[in-house]
Amino acid sequence: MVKRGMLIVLSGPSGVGKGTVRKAIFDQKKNDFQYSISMTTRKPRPGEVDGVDYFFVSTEEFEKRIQNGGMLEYAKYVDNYYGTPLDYVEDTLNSGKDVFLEIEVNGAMQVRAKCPDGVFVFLTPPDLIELKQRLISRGTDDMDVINKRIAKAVGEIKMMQNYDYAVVNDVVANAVEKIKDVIRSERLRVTRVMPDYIGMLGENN
Ligand SMILES: Nc1nc2c(ncn2[C@@H]2O[C@H](COP(=O)(O)OP(=O)(O)O)[C@@H](O)[C@H]2O)c(=O)[nH]1
Ligand SMILES: Nc1ncnc2c1ncn2[C@@H]1O[C@H](COP(=O)(O)OP(=O)(O)O)[C@@H](O)[C@H]1O
Repeated sequence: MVKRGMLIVLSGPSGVGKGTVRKAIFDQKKNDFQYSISMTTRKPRPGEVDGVDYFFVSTEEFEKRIQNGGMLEYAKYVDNYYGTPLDYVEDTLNSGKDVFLEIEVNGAMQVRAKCPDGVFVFLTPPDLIELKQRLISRGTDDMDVINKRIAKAVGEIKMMQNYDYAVVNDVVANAVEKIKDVIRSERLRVTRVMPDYIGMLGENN
């Protein structure tokens, strides 16, 4: 039987650099985990491609999928739906490959409830001033949206205590290496490498 893959979840406040760090990880040639592309009702930003950055769908289509049980998790974030299509994650994990999700905190906690053996990593900014600066310099949102995202960030950062690992995104290359270190270590957990070992030994050994 194929050993089920590991689920890795990366969260963090908007603008901390999740997308940048995730892209840097997946731009590296040697990657042995798969990225799950999310679905959203948000409009594509310039340069974003349907089926690459997100699956861009209507609110009606998104809600239909929720009703059909087709989402591993979903959340409403600043007026739009975002969610993880269930099929891809299930099929990939069942084929023995590890899956990487980049999602916000409420969705991550839904995943935690369903997949407690997942690995939950929180990407955090050096400080809130730097976070706001990153949102402004990205230039994709107007000031109203930026202020909403910053207001949300304070609550999101408080959720960090529900994660297994915290990685400060000071320099992208450092954050990438730290996340890869986490994944490498997690793969060596006794319960992952030897899931049946304790049972094999029996209770008296
Ligand atoms: N729950 C959930 N959140 C997601 C998903 N995909 C993206 N997000 C999060 O939704 C938030 C807004 O995403 P987006 O509009 O692309 O903005 P950005 O990540 O700040 O560039 C971010 O915190 C994303 O990590 C998903 O499938 N599920
Ligand atoms: N370590 C970093 N140092 C400086 N700027 C960064 C860093 N990581 C990301 N950025 C910049 O911050 C902005 C937000 O990054 P992005 O990846 O879009 O964040 P998120 O996906 O978390 O919303 C972008 O302009 C990006 O180039």
